[in-house]
Amino acid sequence: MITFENVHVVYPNGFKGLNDISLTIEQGEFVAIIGLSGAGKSTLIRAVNGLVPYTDGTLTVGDTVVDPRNKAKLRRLRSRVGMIFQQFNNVGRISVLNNVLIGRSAMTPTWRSLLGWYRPEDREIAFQSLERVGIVDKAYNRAAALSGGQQQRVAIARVIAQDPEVILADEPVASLDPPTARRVLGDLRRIQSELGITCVVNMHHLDLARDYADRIIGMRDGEVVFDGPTAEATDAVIQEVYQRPLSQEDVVEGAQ
Ligand SMILES: Nc1ncnc2c1ncn2[C@@H]1O[C@H](COP(=O)(O)OP(=O)(O)OP(=O)(O)O)[C@@H](O)[C@H]1O
Repeated sequence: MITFENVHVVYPNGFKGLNDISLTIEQGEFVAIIGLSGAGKSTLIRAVNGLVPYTDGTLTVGDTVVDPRNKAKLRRLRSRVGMIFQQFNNVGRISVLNNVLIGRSAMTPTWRSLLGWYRPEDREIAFQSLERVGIVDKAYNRAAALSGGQQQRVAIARVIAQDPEVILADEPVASLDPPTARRVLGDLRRIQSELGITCVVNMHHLDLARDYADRIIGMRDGEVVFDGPTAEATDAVIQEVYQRPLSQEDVVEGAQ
């Protein structure tokens, strides 16, 4: 469970990134965060794992209060909270398997990680993670040699190898073509549901949010202006969030 209680983020230049956010995300929920560019979606997601330090209020993940100033506590928190980025963040020159094994590094003594001497059980977990995303046959390929969709699957496999309670995904399919975006998001949805992982995903495209999320949170100017089940996020509600009519750019093309 993730809880925001009156959370504020003020950036060092004085800009208010989040303004008094209070909400609870239950274990196992798949939540899409929507809003126009600059609404505060990334700030909200990144506050959860301390990538953006919140400046007031209380943010908790499970029983742990996120404390951006306590580096050791933050490291432990990040081992429970996986993150997926738009640009995949794989190490291109090493194998897919070794990229996924990086997800085991929090549970591995540093000397073993540095030498690449992962335990057989960690390798087994990495292979199982690659099986879940359907690319176990690519285990020994260089990550950079894969397609965009496959690279994002490597990132998903790395995160699930971490055995996280929470996955945060910042525009995870924004770099992919529409059919691939749907397949990758479908994989993420299936896996989080099978494993009961809480998933919070920033989305640019409204149709993807509606098709894959249980719940939609709409943001504007650092505030939550809609929060409800996906079925309640009607066009009228979203137009109110965006403060403009919906347009073609709000949906991913080539829906299948
Ligand atoms: N380090 C920073 N310093 C000052 N302002 C920042 C910083 N990072 C983000 N902001 C501002 O905070 C606001 C929210 O940014 P954020 O990246 O969370 O928005 P977003 O909804 O994710 O937008 P996008 O869809 O474009 O990524 C924006 O106005 C942005 O310019």
